[in-house]
Amino acid sequence: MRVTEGGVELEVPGEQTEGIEESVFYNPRQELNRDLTIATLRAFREREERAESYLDAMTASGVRGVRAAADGWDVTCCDLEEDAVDLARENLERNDLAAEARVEHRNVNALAHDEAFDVIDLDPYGSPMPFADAAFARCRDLVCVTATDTAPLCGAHFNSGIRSYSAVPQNTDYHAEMGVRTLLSALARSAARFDVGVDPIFTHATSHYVRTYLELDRKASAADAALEHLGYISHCEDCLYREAEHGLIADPLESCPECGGERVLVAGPLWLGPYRDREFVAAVREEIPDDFGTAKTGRELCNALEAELDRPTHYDQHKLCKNWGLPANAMDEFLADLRAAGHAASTAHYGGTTFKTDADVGEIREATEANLV
Ligand SMILES: C[S@@+](CC[C@H](N)C(=O)[O-])C[C@H]1O[C@@H](n2cnc3c(N)ncnc32)[C@H](O)[C@@H]1O
Ligand SMILES: [Zn+2]
Repeated sequence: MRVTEGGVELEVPGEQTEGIEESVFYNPRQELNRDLTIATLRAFREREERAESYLDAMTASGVRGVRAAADGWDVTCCDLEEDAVDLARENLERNDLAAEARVEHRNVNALAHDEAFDVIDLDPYGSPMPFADAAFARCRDLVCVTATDTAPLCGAHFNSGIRSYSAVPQNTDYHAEMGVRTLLSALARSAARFDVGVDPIFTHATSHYVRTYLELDRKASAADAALEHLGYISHCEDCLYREAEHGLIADPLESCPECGGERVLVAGPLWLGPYRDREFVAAVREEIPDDFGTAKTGRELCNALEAELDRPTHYDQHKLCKNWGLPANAMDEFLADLRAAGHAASTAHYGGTTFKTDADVGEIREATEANLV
């Protein structure tokens, strides 16, 4: 099947039909992820002019590498599978980019230990953690990571989450955010082993995957500073109260200070710090051209990320209202009530009913319930 994406033309496997295994992976639903990758690479190069080399670590059809090469990056595509390597080469040739990129038929863990790149893009099946050490070992500037194993990340597949991420994720009403913070915690700890500090400059959780871009600072002091963003969240399953505490030694709540209940879940170590740099998000939005297939959604996502408060968890308005036995009202009105009561409040990028505030669950109810009729 022939597709055009971001101005390049690619031969990719067709829609997967049941019973017929396509040998090379291509997911048209990840176009937003790839469009934002290109916009992020552009914004990053504006900021860090020396960044030139890009490793498309799991290239499959070559789509990311072809798009990055068309944008002037010095590209290396890598894949373990011979069919993928052949297709990536064909797709580079189809776009007259064979001279701008090389294709390696290798295990990327070996390649990334052998050679240093400015930017490494990990886009594996499921957890990226088996590739994190190799990426942080020598990468100079930016590590881009996709994780599609959202059930382990958010605590829905509890033991798998613990095994993959060396943390305890819990299944809460802010499950996608739990996934983001579990992933960032594990990546920050992996980087710290190489005396590398990570700064997540752009992160989003979108339809069953988490994507993050980590700017690197190759210094022990930067690794120490990154680890200071780690900590624990205690969460009351009864009233949805939650509390975050920084530090690597857990000091969990034994009962809920709001309702006195004892069904308190403790998650961590999680990344509790910001997961995007507002100025950088604005720069990424500026780099999304009108002819990207997902331009509108990408820009809306940047707007939401820019406006979002830096709080460790978001609330779901419908879940809260259901808990209180009250009907939900319009989000704008709900947030206006919170602000009128003196609290900071914003929407969150996780969905139309999600929001962030510095008010706790009792204060949220007090500020909004008069208009929940
Ligand atoms: C999800 S696909 C990548 C999709 C692609 N980046 C895109 O945007 O369409 C994962 C790819 O990783 C490759 N892969 C898995 N383990 C690998 C390894 N250790 N080294 C290199 N490639 C690997 C697989 O062969 C597969 O093609
Ligand atoms: Zn409670």
